[in-house]
Amino acid sequence: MASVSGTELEADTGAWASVPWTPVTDRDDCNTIIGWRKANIPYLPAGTALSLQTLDVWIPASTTVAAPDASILPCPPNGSAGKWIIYIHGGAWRDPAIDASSFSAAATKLLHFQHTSTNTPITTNNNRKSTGCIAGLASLNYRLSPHPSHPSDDPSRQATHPEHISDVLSALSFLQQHLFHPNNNNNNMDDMILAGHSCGATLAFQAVMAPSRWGLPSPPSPPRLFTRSRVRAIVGLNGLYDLAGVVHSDSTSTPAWLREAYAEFTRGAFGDDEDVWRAVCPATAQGWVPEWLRGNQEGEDGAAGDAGGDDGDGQQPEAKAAEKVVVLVQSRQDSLVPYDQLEKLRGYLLAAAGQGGRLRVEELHAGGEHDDIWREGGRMAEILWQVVAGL
Ligand SMILES: N[C@@H](CC(=O)c1ccccc1NC=O)C(=O)O
Repeated sequence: MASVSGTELEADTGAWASVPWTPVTDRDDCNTIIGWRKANIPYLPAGTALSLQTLDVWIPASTTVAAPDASILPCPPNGSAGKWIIYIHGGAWRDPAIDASSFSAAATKLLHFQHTSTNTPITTNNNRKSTGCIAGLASLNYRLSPHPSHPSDDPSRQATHPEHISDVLSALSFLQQHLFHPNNNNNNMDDMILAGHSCGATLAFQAVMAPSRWGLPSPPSPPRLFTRSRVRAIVGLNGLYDLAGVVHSDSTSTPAWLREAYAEFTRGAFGDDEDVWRAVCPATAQGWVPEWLRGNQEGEDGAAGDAGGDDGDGQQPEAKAAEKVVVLVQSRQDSLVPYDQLEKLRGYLLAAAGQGGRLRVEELHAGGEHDDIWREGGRMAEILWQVVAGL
């Protein structure tokens, strides 16, 4: 297990080794092991993680059918530098019924694609041959806000902003520090794709903004050494991007119960100050895109050793960094999130990209109700596979 100088930065590596790898089998062929999974791994230092401060990890199966030792770290397929896909679930910052396991259907499908392509090269949309491009998959839990319909004493369900994004950043730090270890042959600098559903999409975009926006302490506690320039792409699925917009949505087109739900979960997560709502949302927060494109600034959020240093000095990052990609997906049959959320963020990003940024914005199609995309998983997996293969 990788160790980080400064013992207080140590995550619970004992917990990692104590969780066994369990086999993931193909949906259509339960005799074929296509990957391995560890569930509920704490991403904070030993003994400090609450029940929702955990993540799940999946890795593609190699040719052996024996379970990997629990202490082993993910290794990219065929020794190549694969990408990581990291999923952030939705549920309006509060729904206790939606957690990291909601990525399971899509994860299984992605492992199936990986398994198949390892034997049969696929041609990507830019005409490259690609075999095996997923190094690993992760799905994050994070503390939730209280839900009036599901009262609970659980300390991990009493959160308010910025605790949700703080947990997401801690989880991403854990992945970068402990699973993307350089000796693990996976230290390429733009190896992460963040995908989020609904409020998880909001969190995915917040993750590439400077954490000083959230007033998180510096040096942070718990430690956050997340190098956000390593996020190559963000995929937003049925995402919330302008909370003030939905809370004040038109009463002729939006039913009263839904407007009440928007107001209730927004106030529950972010309080009553509408300026805060605007400051936390990717379609309304001012000037955040350069924070992603430029990457961490020296000294910011403990980023002095911005691993590899391609952009940690803030001096000449544009020359070296690969183009960033945003893929926006919004079902027109979604009865909870209106299509104009996507349109607002698309407009915002295109305006920002026009200012000399290296940002590509794409819109992909998906149908069905709000939660169908993760429940069914197939379309989400296709979209993510296409994004990874096209990078
Ligand atoms: N099931 C949720 C509702 C929910 O998830 C939601 C409702 C409207 C618009 C977006 C939603 N979720 C976003 O993460 C709840 O219990 O509050």
